[in-house]
Amino acid sequence: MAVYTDINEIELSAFLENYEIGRLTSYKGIAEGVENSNYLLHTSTGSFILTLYEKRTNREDLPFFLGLMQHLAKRGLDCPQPVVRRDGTMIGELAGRPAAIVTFLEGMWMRRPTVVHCEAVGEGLARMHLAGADFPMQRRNGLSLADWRPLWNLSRDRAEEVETDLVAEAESDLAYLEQNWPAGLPQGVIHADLFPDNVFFLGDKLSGFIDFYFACTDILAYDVAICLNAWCFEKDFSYNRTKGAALLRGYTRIRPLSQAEADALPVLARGAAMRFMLTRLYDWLNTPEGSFVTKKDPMEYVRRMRFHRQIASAVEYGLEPEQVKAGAAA
Ligand SMILES: Nc1ncnc2c1ncn2[C@@H]1O[C@H](COP(=O)(O)OP(=O)(O)OP(=O)(O)O)[C@@H](O)[C@H]1O
Ligand SMILES: N[C@@H](CCO)C(=O)O
Repeated sequence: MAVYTDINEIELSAFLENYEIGRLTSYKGIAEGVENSNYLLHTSTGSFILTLYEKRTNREDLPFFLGLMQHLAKRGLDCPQPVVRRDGTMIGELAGRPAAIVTFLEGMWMRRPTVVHCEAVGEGLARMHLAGADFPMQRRNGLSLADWRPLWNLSRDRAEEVETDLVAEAESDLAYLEQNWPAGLPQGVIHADLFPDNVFFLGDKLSGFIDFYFACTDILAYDVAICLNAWCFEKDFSYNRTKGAALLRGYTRIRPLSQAEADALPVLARGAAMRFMLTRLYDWLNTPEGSFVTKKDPMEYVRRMRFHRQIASAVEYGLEPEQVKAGAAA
């Protein structure tokens, strides 16, 4: 579970005096997520999520994340909205951590996403990319190509505790990615972590996205590649082309891919698998036994890296030629 920082009722009630959300009636830690500490709050006016920002979320980035949620909500995208404090700011401090409150989003995430969910998430992602087009702030992706090798070097010496020959495998992929990473593709605001646990549904209808704490300015098609990794593989690590086709169909219905983006999809997907393998590997090797967080298995992404190595064209992910538009731009 992800509650790294404990809070008590006295400090929480004092913290809530900075907001106009009524009196605290109950609260509890949320046993999901791995990055930040989250609490569900019930007050006399409704339900809210309190987040205490932990190690990978820099305080300087919070105005970008929270400002983005405000911007997207204004453009009609369903996502939590930061609650503004009495002093007009959105970020406070609780238990020594930066902290913010956002509105509660109804719905639940899909443990077993179907083709219908994949199509809906593809469409939602494209809508997010369009809604983010006029967001005025920029944030460098702190987990992009240039960051992978330094992150890998932190785990390299112990990587083979996880898998024999992982050193040779990862280094060969890193070298490939460094030489082949695409330049000049359309960029914009990307979510960068749109896994099933960050997308809520009410039945088969998408009710919104959460967890914008990796959002940044990067290649839009890289976000699509992240989603193919996160949504379209089965538990046995096989790629489900029907799900991939649905996700790409949903996305391109709203924002067609250019030929250059389509051509880059295999290397982007390979890079996305590397990115999640690396953060998982680091956490796997460095999270103390017995801590209250469920570690995510890096091998799930080593298996995806192996799959992407065999892919020559986006058609193999399920992209149809008519979904690629000559001259399509950002
Ligand atoms: N606005 C919201 N409305 C309803 N539930 C929420 C909201 N924000 C977070 N949650 C709940 O808290 C859980 C963890 O939130 P979140 O995904 O932001 O945490 P995280 O630690 O950043 O996770 P991740 O591992 O995905 O990065 C979610 O799965 C969901 O159950
Ligand atoms: N979605 C990430 C965890 C949050 O960064 C993963 O599954 O590895």
